[in-house]
Order: sequence, then C-alpha cells, then structure tokens
Amino acid sequence: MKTSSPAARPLHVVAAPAGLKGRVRVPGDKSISHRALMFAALAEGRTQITGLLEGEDVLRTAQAMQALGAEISRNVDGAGKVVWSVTGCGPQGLQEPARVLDMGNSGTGARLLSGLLATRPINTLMTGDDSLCARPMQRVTVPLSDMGARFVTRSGGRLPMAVEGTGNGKAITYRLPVASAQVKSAVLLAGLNCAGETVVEEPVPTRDHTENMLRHFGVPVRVEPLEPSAPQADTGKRISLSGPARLTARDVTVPGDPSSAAFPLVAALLVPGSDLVIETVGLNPLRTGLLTTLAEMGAALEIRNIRTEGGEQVGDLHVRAGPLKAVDVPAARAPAMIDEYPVLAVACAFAAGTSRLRGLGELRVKESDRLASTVALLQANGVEVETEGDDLVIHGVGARGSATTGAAIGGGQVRTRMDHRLAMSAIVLGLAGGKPVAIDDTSFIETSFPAFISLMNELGAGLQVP
Ligand SMILES: O=C(O)C1=C[C@@H](OP(=O)(O)O)[C@@H](O)[C@H](O)C1
Ligand SMILES: C=C(OP(=O)(O)O)C(=O)O
Repeated sequence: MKTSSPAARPLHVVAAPAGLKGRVRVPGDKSISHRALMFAALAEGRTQITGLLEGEDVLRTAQAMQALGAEISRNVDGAGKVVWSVTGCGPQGLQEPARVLDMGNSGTGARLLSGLLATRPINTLMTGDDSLCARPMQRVTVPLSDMGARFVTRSGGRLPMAVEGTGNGKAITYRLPVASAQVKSAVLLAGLNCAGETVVEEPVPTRDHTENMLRHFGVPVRVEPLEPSAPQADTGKRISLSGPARLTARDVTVPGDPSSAAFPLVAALLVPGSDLVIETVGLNPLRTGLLTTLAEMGAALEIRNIRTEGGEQVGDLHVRAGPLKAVDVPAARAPAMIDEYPVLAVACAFAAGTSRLRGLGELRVKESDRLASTVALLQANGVEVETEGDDLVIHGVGARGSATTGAAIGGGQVRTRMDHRLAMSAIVLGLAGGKPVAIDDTSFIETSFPAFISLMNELGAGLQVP
C-alpha cells in the first residue's frame, strides 16, 4: 500500500483534436471508500470491498486503519477483480498507533478519523500535507470536545493535532452550524462508543453515506424530519444512534464516483462532436446536484439503466456535446454538488449568458480556497467572473469560447494550489477552449482519480504528458 507526496507534474493542454467518444467507468466513490475502510476496521469479522477507490486520500485512510490495528490486504481474484480485505478490530478495540497518522490531502480522512478516535481510550497524533494543515479542524474538535475528547492543535485549530480519546464518552445532541457531512459523520462515529443517544440535527441535508453504511454494518440509525410537520425530502433531518454500538463485517461494493464522473461529463458536453457513456455512476440523490444543474442548462444528458448495486442506486450517464445556457443555482443545492463547482464554473464559462452560483462559502475551506482559485482559473483564461459575497457570477461566452476567435477561452497559466479538482477543471477548460492552457501541477489528481489523464486520452483527448 504505497502513498507518496508526488513531485509537481506540469501539463500543457491544447484543444481536443476531435470529439470525446467511448464507454468508460470512473473510479470508486471517494466518500464511500473512506467509510468502507473505517467501518470495516471497527467491525467484528472480515469485510471484502470491491470497487474501492485506490487514490492517495483513500490509501492514507487504509494506512491509518492498519496502524490502528486492522488487518488490510489487497488481492486480485480469479476473474482479475481487485478485492480489498479488512479484518476489523472488533470488540478488543483500536490499538494506539506507534507513529503519527498522516492523512495526506484528505479532509474526509482527517475529520472522520477524529470522530472515531475521540471516544476510544487511546492517544493519537495526526498530520497532513500543507493543504490539509491549512484547513479548519475546529468544526470537529468543538463537538468532539463536548463528547469528552481532548485536542491540542496548532493555532487556528489546524493540524498537526494530538487527540486524547476518552473511554467514557458522552452522547450529545449537536446541531450542525455548517452543512457538512464530514462534521455529521465525525459526531456519529464518536457516538458509536458513547452510552446513550447521539443526535445530529442538520438543517440542510448533506450526503448520507455514513448513515447508510452504518446500517449496512448492523447499526440502527434513525432519520426523522427536523420539523415533524414538514415533508422529509427537502428539509432538515434529525439523525440519531444509540451507543455503545457494535459493527458486524459486511461486504461492500463501491459505486463509481459522481464527483469524478463530473470531469469527463462536462468535457464531453463542451468538446464539439463528443458522445460518451459513463457507466455505473452513483446516483445517491444527495450527490446529484450537478446533473440537475446541467439539465437546467440544456445539456444533452440522459441517465440510463438505473439499478441498485451494493445497496446504492447507480446508472449510466450518456452525454453528447451541445450548446449550454446560463443557470442560476440556488444555495440550497450546494451540499448536493459541493465538489463540482469548479468544473461547473468551466461549463458556465462556455454557456450563453450570465450564470450565478449561490452560497459557496464552504468552498473557501476545501483543498484550496476554491472560490478564489476558481475565479483565478477563469480569469487567467479570459473569462469575465466576479464574486458577490458567497456567490460566483460567470459571464459565459457561449459556443464562441471554443472557436479560435478573439473570444476564445484559454491561453492562461493556472496554479492548482494542491487541489485535484482545480487541476481536472483546468484540463477540461483547456480541452474545450480555443487556446492552450499551462497548468503548473497535476500531481494532486492522484488523490481522487489516479487514471484521469489516461482515461481522457482513451476518449481522444490527446493530452501529452511530458
Ligand atoms: O463526507 C464526505 O465524504 C465529504 C463531504 C464534503 O465535505 P464537507 O463535509 O466539508 O462539506 C465533500 O466536500 C468532501 O469531498 C467529501
Ligand atoms: C473537498 C474534497 O475532499 P476532502 O474534504 O476529503 O479533502 C474533495 O474531494 O473535493
């Protein structure tokens, strides 16, 4: 299980020579992969995971769970399928790691693990790369301290951090001050080892993979509307579980990651002549905000063959290039597409008219300040864009963006700031635009989509890796 801090990998991107064509699969869902490894490591028995994302972020989580005492191996079955096998620590509990846990670039890894460790009677040290060490951890250390853990962080609540877990954790009721599935998950995971009922109230629904997968591992998780008189679908939720809870090993099949599918999907919408099918993409309704938004923009996008695999709804996305119109995305949709805004912003640059993407404050605390880095990406490539409070306003140029005219998008130098999604968005912009784009570093794509460049080349992108 190898992880690395890769050296910078610059890339010069020119327009795709022809349409992007083919049938592909994207790698396993990153959110589900982290959770599968963590929950399997806590469970009693052996869990087999297929479709696990083998990206840097998830490999860091696998290493951390190994350091905490789980037995983890990667095997290839007779049919050539990769299967990860995890024998969990079960009732004897997690062991105190001898070394610092390095979560690399991963906010999900660091925050979910903080929750797991908070209510176990062990002490741990956690760190990450320069990007992760700049991200706020108070959003988890505040509720987890209420549950009895103690944390020593750098100033500003940043990693590196020491966690003094408690064997005597206190169940709490916590109302999320930010719409964050990571914070919700951290509190629920700490609650697994506290006597009594742990409750998370979320005014705005966020991805529910923790709730779904805890149930899969045998933990009853209750979900009710926050306002009992309101319909559950579009209002807040009250999520609760009773501890101490035991997890029982259950095999997991990880669906394709909709957040990764977003990049070939938007590229195919924008590169003239494209016709692409992306198979077996996860369609959890709390992750499909981008599909809703692209449909509103008039995208030629069809979801086919919807079915359930491994307990999650999946489908095949069929997309063809075509004109897009501007869109106004409500703030309430942000959690269902939070990681897709940089690439949506690229789509908006090529759409006709002015788009407004609302309520993007959370983008400021991702791998980079994604509001600032998305603005910089577009401005460097000749797109008129501004922020108004937490809204992003993009003046699209329509189909002229890809023509070799004065209006063509591209020609910029892009700094990706240790942010995989910025790097992939810049590549999409370069493939669709009329002028070459110089990207300083694409190495962080390894965190979530290691085969991205080769997959795009299979479709005809013609990316030349130096
Ligand atoms: O719970 C998760 O797996 C994630 C939640 C989101 O973060 P927040 O909880 O900070 O919104 C998302 O941006 C991240 O990529 C994955
Ligand atoms: C925000 C992201 O991940 P994380 O918070 O896990 O670093 C992402 O993948 O876009």
